[in-house]
Amino acid sequence: MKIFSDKQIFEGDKLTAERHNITSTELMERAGIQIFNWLDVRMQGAQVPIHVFCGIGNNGGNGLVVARHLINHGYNVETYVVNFSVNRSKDFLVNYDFIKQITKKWPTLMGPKDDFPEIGSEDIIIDAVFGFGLVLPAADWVVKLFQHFKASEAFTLAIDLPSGMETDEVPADENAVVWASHTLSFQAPKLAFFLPDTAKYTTQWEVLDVGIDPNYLINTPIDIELIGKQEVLPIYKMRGKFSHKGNFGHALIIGGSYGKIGAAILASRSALAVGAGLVTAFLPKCGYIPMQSSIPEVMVITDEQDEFISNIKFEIAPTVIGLGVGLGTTKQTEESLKAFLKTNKTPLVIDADGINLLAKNKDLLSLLSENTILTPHPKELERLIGKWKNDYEKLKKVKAFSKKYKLIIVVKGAHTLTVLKNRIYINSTGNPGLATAGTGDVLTGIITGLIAQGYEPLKAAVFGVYLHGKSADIAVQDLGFEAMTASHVIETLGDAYIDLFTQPESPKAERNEEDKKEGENKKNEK
Ligand SMILES: NC(=O)C1=CN([C@@H]2O[C@H](COP(=O)(O)OP(=O)(O)OC[C@H]3O[C@@H](n4cnc5c(N)ncnc54)[C@H](OP(=O)(O)O)[C@@H]3O)[C@@H](O)[C@H]2O)[C@@H](O)CC1
Ligand SMILES: [K+]
Repeated sequence: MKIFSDKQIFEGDKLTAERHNITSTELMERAGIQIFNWLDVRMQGAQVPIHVFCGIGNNGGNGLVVARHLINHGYNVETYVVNFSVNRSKDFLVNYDFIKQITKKWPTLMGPKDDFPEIGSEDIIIDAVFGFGLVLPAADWVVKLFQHFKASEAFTLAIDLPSGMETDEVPADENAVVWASHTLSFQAPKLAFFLPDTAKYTTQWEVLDVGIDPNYLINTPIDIELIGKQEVLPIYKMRGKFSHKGNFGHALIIGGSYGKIGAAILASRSALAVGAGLVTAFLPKCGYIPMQSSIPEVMVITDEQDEFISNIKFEIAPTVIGLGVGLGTTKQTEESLKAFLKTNKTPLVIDADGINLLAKNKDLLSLLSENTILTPHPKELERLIGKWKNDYEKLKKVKAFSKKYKLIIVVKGAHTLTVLKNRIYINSTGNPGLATAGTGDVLTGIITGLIAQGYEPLKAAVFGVYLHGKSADIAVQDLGFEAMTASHVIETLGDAYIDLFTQPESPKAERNEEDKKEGENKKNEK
């Protein structure tokens, strides 16, 4: 799913009005009806008090449309205009007139000196105070109103985005933002919903199609994309009937050190499970028996040293190399990595101590060929690019780093981000069960195994991150977050592939036996 900028949505709205010969007021009406329907389906006419707080811009205009439809359908509505400015937007004013025409209970105008209305914890708040037009700072009394919302503990539905949330900065004061229970975002989700610093301002979010011209949406280029099943399906390479193991490449995993051979085992097993034709592991001697006895399918080449890698040398010609898991950072390993990178021409996926050694020897970065993949966790990333003050600055630095060295950076986190220059791919799969030892080694193996099969590095990174998260989502259903381990994530990789082609179940046409009986009883009572 494309993630559009505010400017693009604004342009799209304007262009839709022109192309379809429709006024902006009519477009606002459509959007408002969508929001009303969303609520109506869930509330079914319930008389829960609904407090609609509207600003004076177009977000406020959206709020007024919703309030009008709620009133027309007999809901228990109080409408307020948070009157923080005299610069009311045209469509706010039109809808302000409309609402006055359908009810005697006109919206209450709220100013800095007014008391806030009482809001019960079982009530509903609709937050239409600010959308993306907010220019900081909001007035103190408006910030206090947001705190009043939060203190009420009422279900808070934000229109487009929680008021006070900016779309390109982390709010300096978390009290100056509405903490929404649910956000109905127009046409596309906002980047802020995926970043740890800002995701907390809405527990859930959903996208509403507000009717922006589909051609505009298809043809407008974007820098950020949310990756779900629809986005990875076209990446998937179907296997031909006459294919053989030689078609699916040879992955080499270089890693492991005394006490950390398990990392190389996990990566090797993942490369196999994701479909690599052949997998070889290059290990220190102490890794030979553990690897051979735990995965018979994997071939092993050993270093001269027992406990760490000292000289990366092999006579095979792998399709791709996954380097760094459990590698350690001894001086000899560091020197062997330097020597190896000077001559290596094979595509690389670099993780863990491989990244740490690059961070220590930044001159090595320019030796990496274009589209080499680095998969850092936050600490490794910090060693590479330095500290950041917030998620937006982090992204800016990652993009600059990727551009400078022409590398693909997989920024691991709750929503893993794959970055290539200005492009960002936000992953939608995965769960907190992945916060456990070895899951990073599994990801390295998966991406390496995909490249072995002929996936281009960027596609392998995006698809690999998706499969890894999906596999964990499947595994967690039987195991729960706590008991799931990295090995389980490998075991369900097959199910993650199968899920690509599984259609969601359609609602059951037949009612269950209980429902049927109840229906019969009611008929008999009549
Ligand atoms: N089809 C539809 O229905 C569509 C509807 N859309 C909806 O429009 C929303 C954007 O609307 P918006 O641009 O009018 O700005 P909004 O966020 O309502 O409020 C800001 C207003 O307050 C003002 N203001 C700002 N900061 C202030 C401050 N600190 N203190 C005082 N005043 C301040 C600012 O005034 P200005 O700076 O212009 O003078 C502006 O008027 C968007 O989020 C979505 O809900 C669009 O998505 C398109 C499709
Ligand atoms: K809002």
